Amino acid sequence: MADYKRPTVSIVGAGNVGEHVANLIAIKELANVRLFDLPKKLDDKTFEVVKGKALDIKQMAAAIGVDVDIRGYNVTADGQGYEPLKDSDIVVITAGFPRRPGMSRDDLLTANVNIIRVIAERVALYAPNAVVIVVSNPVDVLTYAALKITGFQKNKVIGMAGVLDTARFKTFISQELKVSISNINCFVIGGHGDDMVPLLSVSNVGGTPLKELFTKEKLEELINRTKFGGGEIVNLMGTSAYHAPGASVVQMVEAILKDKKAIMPCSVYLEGEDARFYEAYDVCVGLPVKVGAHGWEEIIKINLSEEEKQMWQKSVKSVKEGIERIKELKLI
Ligand SMILES: NC(=O)C1=CN([C@@H]2O[C@H](COP(=O)(O)OP(=O)(O)OC[C@H]3O[C@@H](n4cnc5c(N)ncnc54)[C@H](O)[C@@H]3O)[C@@H](O)[C@H]2O)C=CC1
Ligand SMILES: O=C([O-])CC(=O)C(=O)O
Repeated sequence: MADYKRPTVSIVGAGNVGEHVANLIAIKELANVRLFDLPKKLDDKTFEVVKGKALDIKQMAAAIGVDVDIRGYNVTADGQGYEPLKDSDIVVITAGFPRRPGMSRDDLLTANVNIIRVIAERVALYAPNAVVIVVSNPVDVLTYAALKITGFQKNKVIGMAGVLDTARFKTFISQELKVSISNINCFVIGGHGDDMVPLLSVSNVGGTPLKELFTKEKLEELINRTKFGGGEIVNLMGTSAYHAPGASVVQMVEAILKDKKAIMPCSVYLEGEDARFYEAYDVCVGLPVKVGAHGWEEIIKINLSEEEKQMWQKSVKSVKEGIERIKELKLI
């Protein structure tokens, strides 16, 4: 087998989101991929599903004529088997429970933080130079947990949510106006929950502000559909989305591997440095940043309207409540 000298992206959690991230990285021939997951029990038998998925994706790569190496590794819940994380350029964390209908993302907090803790410790041990992309929910709080547990520089730990929320907002605008996605410019910032903040002050279609294109009521309807976009899919599928989340992660992976300096909304650690623009301290929350080889490299400062500032504060407060919860429970 050829030894492909490419960057390495490790994905911990080869479930719906993880396998779609691997699949897209392979299709785009961006990197070699290492997948990590627990063995699965079915009818009293144990299956090495992660190895099967890796082999399947590798054969897909052959079918479409791309050269990437994809490998799968069994790990245990107490953190054994993570040595192959070594030399990873990026580690994507998609391990943990997805929500079911009727649940909020915050309902996943205690179960998923316990999973993230073990993984983050192993990432720090075996891949100390990697950029970490956190996907597991509630993503802002778990990004904070991953940052604190790895002890990495703040720029190296990024939560994925804003790219997805923005893609959803663009989808609904594009459907309504019958206009190409490529003509729509917008950002959704704040925490990845019901309080996320679509930034109307900088959103436009081909240069025309959204507020001039829609009635107040219609705009409200599109914003609400975006805010509850994850829940809409959970109610349709019984589990959460993975195609758009997978593609959103790969946007970030590509920006890092190609040092694109791409501006995208991501969940990052704020310590009050740009309080004039985004007032927040000791919290991970979504805002536009420049993403390149070093992770997130710069905060993009946007003058929020008074209304946006209030929505931002509310969103930050709800993420902080989650952080306080895991601190009180001594889970980090
Ligand atoms: N940030 C965002 O915008 C999004 C976040 N998510 C979140 O991503 C996470 C994954 O979602 P799905 O892939 O749909 O779930 P899934 O259930 O299909 O996959 C999760 C995988 O994690 C694995 N896993 C569980 N515990 C583990 C451990 N201790 N060590 C290693 N692997 C472990 C499971 O075996 C499973 O294969 C969920 O928490 C979900 O809420 C999903 C979509 C978007
Ligand atoms: O809705 C969920 O639980 C998964 C997620 O974060 C999303 O799709 O936005």
